[in-house]
Amino acid sequence: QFPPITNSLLPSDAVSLLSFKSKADSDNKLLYALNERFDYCQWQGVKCSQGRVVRFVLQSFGLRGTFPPNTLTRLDQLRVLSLHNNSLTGPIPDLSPLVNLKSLILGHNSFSGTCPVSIVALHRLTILDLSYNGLTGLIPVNITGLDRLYSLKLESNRLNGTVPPLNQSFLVVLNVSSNNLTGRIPLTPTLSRFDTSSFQLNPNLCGEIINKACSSHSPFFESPNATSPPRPLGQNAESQGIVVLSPPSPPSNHKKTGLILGLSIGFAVLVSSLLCIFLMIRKNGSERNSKETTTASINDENNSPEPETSRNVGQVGESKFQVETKVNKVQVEEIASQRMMKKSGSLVFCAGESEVYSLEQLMRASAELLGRGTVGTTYKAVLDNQLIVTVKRLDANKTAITSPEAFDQHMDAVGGLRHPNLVPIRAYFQAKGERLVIYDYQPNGSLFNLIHGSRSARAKPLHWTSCLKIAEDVAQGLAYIHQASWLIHGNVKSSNVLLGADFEACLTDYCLSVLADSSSVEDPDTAAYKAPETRKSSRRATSKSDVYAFGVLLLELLTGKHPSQHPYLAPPDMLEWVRAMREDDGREENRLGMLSEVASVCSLTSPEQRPAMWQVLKMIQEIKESVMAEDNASFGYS
Ligand SMILES: Nc1ncnc2c1ncn2[C@@H]1O[C@H](COP(=O)(O)OP(=O)(O)OP(=O)(O)O)[C@@H](O)[C@H]1O
Repeated sequence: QFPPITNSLLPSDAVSLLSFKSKADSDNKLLYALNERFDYCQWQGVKCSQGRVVRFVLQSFGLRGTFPPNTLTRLDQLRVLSLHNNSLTGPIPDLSPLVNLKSLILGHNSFSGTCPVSIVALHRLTILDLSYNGLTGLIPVNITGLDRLYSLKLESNRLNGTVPPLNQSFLVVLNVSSNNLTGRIPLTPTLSRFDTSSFQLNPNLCGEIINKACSSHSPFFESPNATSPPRPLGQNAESQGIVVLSPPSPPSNHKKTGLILGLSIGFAVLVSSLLCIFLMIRKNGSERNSKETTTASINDENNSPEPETSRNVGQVGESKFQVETKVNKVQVEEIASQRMMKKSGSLVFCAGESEVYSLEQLMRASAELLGRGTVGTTYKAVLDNQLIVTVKRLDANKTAITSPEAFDQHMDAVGGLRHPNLVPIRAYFQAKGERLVIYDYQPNGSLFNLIHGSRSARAKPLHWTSCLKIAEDVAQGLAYIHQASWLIHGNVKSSNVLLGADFEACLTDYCLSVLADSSSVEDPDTAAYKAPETRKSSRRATSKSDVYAFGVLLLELLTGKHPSQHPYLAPPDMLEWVRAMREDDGREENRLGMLSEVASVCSLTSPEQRPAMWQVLKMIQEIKESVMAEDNASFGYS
């Protein structure tokens, strides 16, 4: 007989279960009482082994409430967690401490928020069921690393983005139907085993697996007009972060200026937009009730069995044009213009963010020039409510190739990206050639500053562990962007890696270069990051050119040398050079070798030979794991 339990002696698993119940069981369906020390092992749904909870299965218990953080996740011996078919609401908490979990079944509830990224840390997972909830956001790309996964059920949520390239050999149950997934389903051997039923009711999915041709997503990806003469170089080379430049005109020494895009421009823009909106409303008023027919015809078009003849985007665009009837085209344009009427001239907040400031407040903000980049000028703006934001004012000439509709559509998609290693885009604005993108301000500067800034020319490169951490952060951010198969960063470089509040590395300026005429964005500071195949101005960047730029960035990190100073080296000589630039002790040799190898494969001349970003991420994480294992072992023996 165990003595009666007092609160302070409660076993920790009992505390976890009781704190879960306190929030998840508003109707008191679970009769949990603790009179004796191990009573909790007899509670409904609980199964223990050696006094620790290993199974917690509460299926169809009518639970109403939330799944509070730091409750069940303390049950670190848990193998099976099922809360299937209850009425739990709110977000799914961070599950990463449940490292022993094999089955996670949270389907048929009303969970909301994004699909939890923490699931990718659950390496032993074989069954994952999050189906029939209200989950939003992307399917975490690293889910591809769960190599024991046997069953993956994500159907009937509101997930968007693309289907990750799942290729786990054990995967035999897969259902992602009834979501908002988009793009081509990757043709991996594993995914090819599944048929349409695994993917149905995602109107924007396409690809061989579901027998539906993919059409081009937007005009951005059409080849730029190769015959147009290159534009004169604008303000470019001085833009490497540490130099604070003064605005172009009028010349001024004042650090703080009223935003160049000040009230007067803003006001003029607003008035002209309102006028434009008024005219468009009059023009379209009589045609408004054709909207339903239009949506139907767009869907019909998506379902048309048009064969995809080539992966060349320009050609895909053409064949799409051929199959579209004239009527459809007019209708598509009409929808776009109706959307534009609503958005033009107003600040559009992204990803459902609440409107914490107005356009007028932004225009009134005091601003400091941070620098001029390849596609625009960047300001730090302090709003009257003391909120600090970064405003990127895009160069109207350089982005003139992108129509207002295309800009709007693109920013809607890019502004929705949320990842700890991306600087979030909070809002955007366009009217009459004026285009602004508003980001969070990052007070800790850029990676460029960290590597080259205040350090003297003879300063040592960053410590090996910092290099690894930054490389992993950047790779995470890039792999996330590439998850949406049509998105690429397009401008990976050290001044576009900013340091967040915890000094985590965050990519910025992502997916903007595609808006600009590539012949107008030549910049000597950027040239060294450019993959060989994109150096001709007519060639668009691709995910593989991002991988190349990542390789260059990794070398910059390891050597402390700006890419313009990198010699051309064959892979075997690369390590020699990296080693020569550093003064590590012998212990670092092996680690350095592994990271240099990643840099080498990323910067291979042939894009086909470069790995995909998720593979690069995996390599870096494997290096990290092996280093940790090595360090643990040496601690054990010393
Ligand atoms: N959100 C931000 N918070 C703090 N600093 C930023 C932010 N965004 C950009 N910067 C800094 O502002 C400076 C100018 O940025 P900008 O993007 O205009 O130029 P760039 O990065 O040199 O070139 P590019 O346009 O090719 O990216 C850079 O030093 C950059 O590190």
